[in-house]
Amino acid sequence: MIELKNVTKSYPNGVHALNRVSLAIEDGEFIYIIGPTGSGKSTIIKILNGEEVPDSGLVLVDGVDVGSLKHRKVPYYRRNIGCVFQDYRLLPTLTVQENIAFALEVLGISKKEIRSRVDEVLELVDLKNKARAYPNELSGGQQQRVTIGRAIANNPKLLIADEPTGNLDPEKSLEIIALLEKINQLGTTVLMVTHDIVLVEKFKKRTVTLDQGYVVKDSKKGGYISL
Ligand SMILES: Nc1ncnc2c1ncn2[C@@H]1O[C@H](COP(=O)(O)OP(=O)(O)OP(=O)(O)O)[C@@H](O)[C@H]1O
Repeated sequence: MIELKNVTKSYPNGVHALNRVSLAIEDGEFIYIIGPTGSGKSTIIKILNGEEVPDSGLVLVDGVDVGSLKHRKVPYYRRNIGCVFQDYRLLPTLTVQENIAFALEVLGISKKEIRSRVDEVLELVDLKNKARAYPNELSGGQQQRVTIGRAIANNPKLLIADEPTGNLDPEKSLEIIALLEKINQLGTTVLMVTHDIVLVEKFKKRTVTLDQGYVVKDSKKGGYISL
């Protein structure tokens, strides 16, 4: 489903963020991307969601050649990808259910369909009792669960999470991984960038390690190398 072949990316300041990165990710996989700061993890995510374009190499997501997508086609392409970040990026003036509904409204989905999907999502992320709360009335873990709900509301095939537990304590982090696992079991491919080696060790998944823009390890059974 996702294929990176010899992907190279440098930024205008001359930094080589990715060097001949090749990676194949099957439908339904759960994969961690780890590595020291500046190793290129976020650059991979930005290339996958069409925010950055590789200098060379091929990036295929579900048959779409992402590197040569026309600018105006990027928003349509992104409909198949849910994104979650370390900072929750919820709209502060909308309630939990409105935040989730908003992600569907912009796609032109009918009100009736939105209502039933929002209910399903609230159930999945276990926040039915907070449907009418505003983001600033929620804990960090709850806000991140709303963000995850919003990201999967449209049933994307791929969920990308960039340091989703970066602002959470260990207990809340476990809840978030458990939720991502549940979403993965429902068929969504999950790609998670993390610094949290404890989580990587505990919830063993395929783990790709980057260092200075190179893939230095791809461990199918989980585990990592310290760098
Ligand atoms: N927009 C940009 N312009 C110039 N250099 C950039 C830009 N974005 C990233 N870089 C550089 O590219 C390299 C890879 O950055 P990237 O953000 O992909 O790393 P990362 O592994 O996600 O790091 P972190 O763990 O700190 O988030 C770094 O050296 C970074 O300074």
